[in-house]
Amino acid sequence: MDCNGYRQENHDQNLFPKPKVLVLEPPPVFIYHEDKLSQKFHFLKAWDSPLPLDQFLTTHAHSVQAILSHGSCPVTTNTIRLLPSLGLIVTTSAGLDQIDLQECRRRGVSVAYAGSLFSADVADIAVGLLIDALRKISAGNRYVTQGLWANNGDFSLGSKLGGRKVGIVGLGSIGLEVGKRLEPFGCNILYCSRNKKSSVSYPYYSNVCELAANCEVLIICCELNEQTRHVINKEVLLALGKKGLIINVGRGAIIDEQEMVRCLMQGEIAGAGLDVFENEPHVPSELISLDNVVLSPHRAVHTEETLMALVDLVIGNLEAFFSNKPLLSPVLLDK
Ligand SMILES: O=CC(=O)O
Repeated sequence: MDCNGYRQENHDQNLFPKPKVLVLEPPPVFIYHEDKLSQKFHFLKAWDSPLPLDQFLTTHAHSVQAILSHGSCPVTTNTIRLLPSLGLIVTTSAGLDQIDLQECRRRGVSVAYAGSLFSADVADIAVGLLIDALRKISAGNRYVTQGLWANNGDFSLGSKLGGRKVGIVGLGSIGLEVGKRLEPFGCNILYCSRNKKSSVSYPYYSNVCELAANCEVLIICCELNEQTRHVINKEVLLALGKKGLIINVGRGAIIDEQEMVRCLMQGEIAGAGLDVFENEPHVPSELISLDNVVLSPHRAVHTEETLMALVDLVIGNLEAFFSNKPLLSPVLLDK
């Protein structure tokens, strides 16, 4: 052993090698907290390898029991099939649309996720985007920084938040947090969800088009799945109407993006606040040039504080799996 204890540490690692965890693409929690994660696990970095993905997976096929994944990184049938020892996928995301859950169910692969860890942060951004779109904060910032104020330009009036009828699409943990924040502003909350919730007295609509016709703002908080893909279509946008605003903190593909761009350009709806897009990180160029649209780079979920909590959750789930204990935040896969 040298004075740094190097050989001893190496020796211990040979006796008790760290469990191997595959990372296809690094999630933000990995980028910010790699040191902490690497104290416990040996990460196989697929994105860092010169090998094509399939070859990388085949090379490590028998040693990979767990994958660390995130919301923008697909875990496909092919990936799962190339890993016969796989027993767990830990995603750092609340959304599960990138993971082939059917194949996980078929293979008996467990899945752990972020659950409601980010709900408050996402709700904050939804409200922030709404206030920005109504009161034109970003547009006002451009007006000042581009020197238009000093040149006696004209800056149009914004609209009031209080008293507004806000329709929440998806009253899960994020939607509930949005409602909780907007009530004290004096907004009237309505919602559409798979089921009516007994915990709230907000008016319920089973049909999203009817909800849109009865509110002035739609805030998309639901998950993306086969039923919700493009559920916000032309009919819904037209029902929302020329004074209507759309806020999206769910997933880009819940809205028919092309149709939304057309409605925004033709004044069929008044504006939008968007944290998510259909083809991230690509944002339709038309949206970039519109002054009535506020854009955010799919960051609603991430604050320093929640990333700190997330790293502990990821470690806890991986440790539970490798020691045959119950996962901390399992996804319940139907049988
Ligand atoms: O978008 C991020 C997530 O689903 O957690």
